Parts: sequence; C-alpha cells; structure tokens
Amino acid sequence: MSGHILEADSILHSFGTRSLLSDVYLKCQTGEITGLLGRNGSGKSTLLKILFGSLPADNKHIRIDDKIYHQPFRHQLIGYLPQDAFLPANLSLHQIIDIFIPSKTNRSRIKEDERVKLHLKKRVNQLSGGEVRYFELLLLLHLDAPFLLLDEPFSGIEPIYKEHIKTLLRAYKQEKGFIITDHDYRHIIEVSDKIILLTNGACKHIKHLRELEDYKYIPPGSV
Ligand SMILES: Nc1ncnc2c1ncn2[C@@H]1O[C@H](COP(=O)(O)OP(=O)(O)OP(=O)(O)O)[C@@H](O)[C@H]1O
Repeated sequence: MSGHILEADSILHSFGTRSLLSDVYLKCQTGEITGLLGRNGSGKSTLLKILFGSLPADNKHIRIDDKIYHQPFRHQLIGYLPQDAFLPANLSLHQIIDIFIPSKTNRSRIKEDERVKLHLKKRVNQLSGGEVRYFELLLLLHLDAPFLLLDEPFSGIEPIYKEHIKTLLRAYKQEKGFIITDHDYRHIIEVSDKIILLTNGACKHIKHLRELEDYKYIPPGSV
C-alpha cells in the first residue's frame, strides 16, 4: 500500500452550551503513530468519533489524500476501536473473523495468532475484558483501512500483552497511520512518532515532553 495522508481541520463541536472542540487541526500519515493525550473530558473520544464519521460535528473538514470525506468509514478508509466493546457478544471468535475480515489470508493469520487460536470456539462473552480488547485490536489491524483510530487500546491489557501490542503497532505502521489515545501515557509516548495534547478544545503539538508538565497533564518530574 503506498502512502496516505489524513488531515482534519476546522473541527468545531459543542454539547449544549459547552464548546468542547473549538480549534482542532491534526494530520496523520501512513508510517506514523500519532499519540493523542488529554485530561479526562478534554474531548479525545469525541474527536475520534468525529474523525471516524460516526458523530456529526458542528463543523469539520476531513481530507484523505486531498479528497474531502464526511464519513470516511463508509469508504473503508478508517477503522475505529471505541472505548467500549463493540463486538456481538453471542458470536464465536471464529464466526466474527469470518464476518469482519474480507481477506482469506488475513482470516487465517488471525486464527493462527497464539492468543486467539485457543479461544476460537468461544463466544465473545466467554472471554475476559483484556482478551476481548486484544482480539478487537487484532481484527482492526487486519482490515484494509489505511488509518486506524484507537481509543484506549491498552485498557485492561496485562503488561506482557501491552508490549506485544506495541510491537504489532510498530509492525503495522509500515502500511497504516494510527491515532491512539490512552491514559497509560508512558506507552503512548514510547510507541508514538508524534504527540498531540488536546487541551481547551485545541490540539497542541508537543515538541518536548516537558510541555506535558507545563500543560499540567502529568505531574512535575514525570519525564
Ligand atoms: N453525547 C454527549 N452529550 C453530552 N455531553 C457529552 C456527550 N458525549 C461526551 N460528552 C461530554 O464531552 C466531554 C468530553 O467527552 P469525551 O468522552 O470526548 O472525553 P475524553 O477526553 O475522551 O475523556 P476520558 O479521558 O475521560 O475518556 C465530557 O465532559 C463528556 O461528558
């Protein structure tokens, strides 16, 4: 897959009288992981939903390879891992892989994953939270979409899986661009090529990690 560029600007969004996103610009390209940080309630999940196209914004301008899209997910250009589990609870992993993944090669790859193959016959509701999270992420990585938005991919994941997930992200960024957000900020910082802090409705591009302290996102002396 050759390189792709996702650019979003002029994103405005309010809930009632509260202006949440007022001046958002961000750019992501294949080969790159963008870490999106921000305090609770700063609007990270809202921004990802707007980029994906599942939440209508008051205003938005999303371009992929210079073409404007209102709902990029309808064109299989963006995949999205929401904060909450999204898979049908009563289907087996085997069934879900066959339904979600168009490519036979990719279906086999997922079924051969050592953390998935043990559970293929189980239903989603028979897995632990961390096992489901890992499976969801693996499914998304095997979609054709050039961009993936990951909302808290490390949530509920045991340490050794977190390391494995970082390895997967580094491997798949050869062909995909990622925007990831998680409060496990050390993992985000470690795996990301660039860091954005969402604060006061705008994206601040962080050049030096100490700026995260200046913006009071992390305590003094953390980096
Ligand atoms: N549908 C909605 N209606 C009204 N307010 C909402 C709605 N969705 C989100 N909000 C509010 O918008 C703000 C931002 O929510 P959002 O989930 O985007 O934050 P976040 O940065 O992802 O937070 P966290 O880090 O806690 O997950 C919150 O104050 C939330 O209560």
